Amino acid sequence: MSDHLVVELNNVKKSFKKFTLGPVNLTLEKGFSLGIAGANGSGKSTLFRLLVNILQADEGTIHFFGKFAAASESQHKQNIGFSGELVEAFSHLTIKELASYISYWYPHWDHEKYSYFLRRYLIDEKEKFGKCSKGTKKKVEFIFSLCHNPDLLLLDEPSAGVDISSQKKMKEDLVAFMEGEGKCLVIATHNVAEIESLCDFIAVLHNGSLLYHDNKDSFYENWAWLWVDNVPESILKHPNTLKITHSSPIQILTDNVQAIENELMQESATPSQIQRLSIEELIEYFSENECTKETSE
Ligand SMILES: Nc1ncnc2c1ncn2[C@@H]1O[C@H](COP(=O)(O)OP(=O)(O)OP(=O)(O)O)[C@@H](O)[C@H]1O
Repeated sequence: MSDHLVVELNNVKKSFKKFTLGPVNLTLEKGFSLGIAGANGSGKSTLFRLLVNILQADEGTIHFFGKFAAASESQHKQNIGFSGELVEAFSHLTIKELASYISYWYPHWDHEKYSYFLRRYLIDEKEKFGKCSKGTKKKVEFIFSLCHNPDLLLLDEPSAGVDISSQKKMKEDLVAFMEGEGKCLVIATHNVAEIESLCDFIAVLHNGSLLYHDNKDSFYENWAWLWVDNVPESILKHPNTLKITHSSPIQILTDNVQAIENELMQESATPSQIQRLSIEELIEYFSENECTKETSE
């Protein structure tokens, strides 16, 4: 267990009747942000429920700030901001009552920040939480996650159903949060733009398995489509060839563009174009191919 790790999951596994998440191994260092992507039902919310202790793992361990999560729950929760479905159970309360209840548990609750965010996101605190629209509930949860000045934010689809203007504000507020010393963010999202603009690392879940986890810069550097006129035998068998389309021109998908370029050079071939992958394409690749190498028509 390293003390620079803010989040550390070791072999975390959770099984339901028809779905198993994990084993998941994942770490996040102080000062960094991680975006978790994946199709519907891939296990993102299950992972978050485990992180916030709504669910307990069948196997494996979760550490926050170097401490075993379950053993030091109230202590580390002071340092973590959550946004997911935690407030739902208190739907009968108004936003003001909820804020008063939540602030009681957090000595670092910043009431000025709370009032500022209410104005910024146009929230009427007299409204009952249960009667708020889906987007308003998301905004309220987002505000609650930030007001006790946590070092780690765990956000499960914070902008789902939120209007464009508020999404923009959320992004600005998360950028400002990450500018703070040593702050960390883990965000599950279908909004690729959030991963692009906010995250240092990307993780992709599919059918409960963590199929990809890497630095975003390394992804942009290494993953690409190479356009070629023909495919040498050695490329077909190359470990960094992930997919070959039989379109015109032929395209090779790789997770190591340099290795494939070198191999092509050995065969006296040069790609006519190298097109870096987008994060959408990365997610699509894992959702469609389950990490198997294949050739497609
Ligand atoms: N309490 C539960 N009991 C049984 N199955 C569950 C339970 N919670 C989640 N699941 C199953 O676990 C799988 C993963 O669900 P989860 O909500 O984690 O996916 P997700 O990636 O967050 O999906 P989405 O993008 O749609 O929010 C689904 O098949 C779901 O039916």
